[in-house]
Amino acid sequence: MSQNKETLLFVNGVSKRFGGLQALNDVSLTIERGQVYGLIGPNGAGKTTFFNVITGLYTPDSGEFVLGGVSYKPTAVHDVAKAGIARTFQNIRLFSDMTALENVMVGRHIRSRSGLLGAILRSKGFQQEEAAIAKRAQELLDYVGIGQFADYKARTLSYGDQRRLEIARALATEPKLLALDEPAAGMNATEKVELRALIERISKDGVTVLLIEHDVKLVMGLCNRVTVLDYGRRIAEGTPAEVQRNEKVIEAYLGHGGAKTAAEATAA
Ligand SMILES: Nc1ncnc2c1ncn2[C@@H]1O[C@H](COP(=O)(O)OP(=O)(O)OP(=O)(O)O)[C@@H](O)[C@H]1O
Repeated sequence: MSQNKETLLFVNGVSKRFGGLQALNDVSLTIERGQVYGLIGPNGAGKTTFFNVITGLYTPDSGEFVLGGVSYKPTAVHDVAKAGIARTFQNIRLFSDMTALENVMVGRHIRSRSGLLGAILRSKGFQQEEAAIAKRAQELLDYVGIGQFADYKARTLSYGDQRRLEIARALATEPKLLALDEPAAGMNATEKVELRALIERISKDGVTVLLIEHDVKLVMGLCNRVTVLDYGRRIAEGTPAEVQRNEKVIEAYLGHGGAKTAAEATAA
């Protein structure tokens, strides 16, 4: 594993154990700026654990982490977000009784200046900043295609739109890296086509994307490079076409899911 000036995320030798289970075993990965990078593997391979570690939700047992050339310690979610990584969750985590707009505004607050005291005192600076945050939040809702639902409570939105809202909230933190945990899960075919277009747009607009995804068509179509995990270890890395015909990858999926072809295997 190496880094150069184009490297956005450099993660070296990450391990994480839960009791007797080695969920991540010496996993390394390098993501270049501008890439859409895929993280795939059978169920239980360690993908979400890897996300949780790099975003500060789980403390790793070991590992080196560098974002944009600056070392960071992923020990607190807030600090990681400030460093420039934002994420969405496999099981959508929105404030369900808040409006779509308010949900995005929450994401934006990590970049606000007035802070808690300003909010309590409702100072002039705070009010001006709130108006700017609301404006930006509306722009982000428009950007992900749900601007018309700004005043709807999050829980009343369709599943696909809730996923878009999570992406808008993540983008509100102005991330360098957007980490999406199974964004297409539960989406129908039309929603998946729209999601793909949205991710392509986000990438084109300068945000690097890391993606956990089971939908092989989406991974093959979207990702520049892919890492494959199995039982917490990295078993392959390369272009989607390379990993799809990698024997270890096919074996890993056969062992878990009984897939018969490489395409089926990586779709498992
Ligand atoms: N908080 C935890 N405590 C104990 N074990 C955990 C915890 N989180 C994950 N694990 C275990 O670590 C292993 C890796 O899980 P993880 O969720 O990272 O896999 P995954 O590749 O994301 O799987 P899936 O595709 O099913 O979401 C699994 O065996 C899981 O049961």
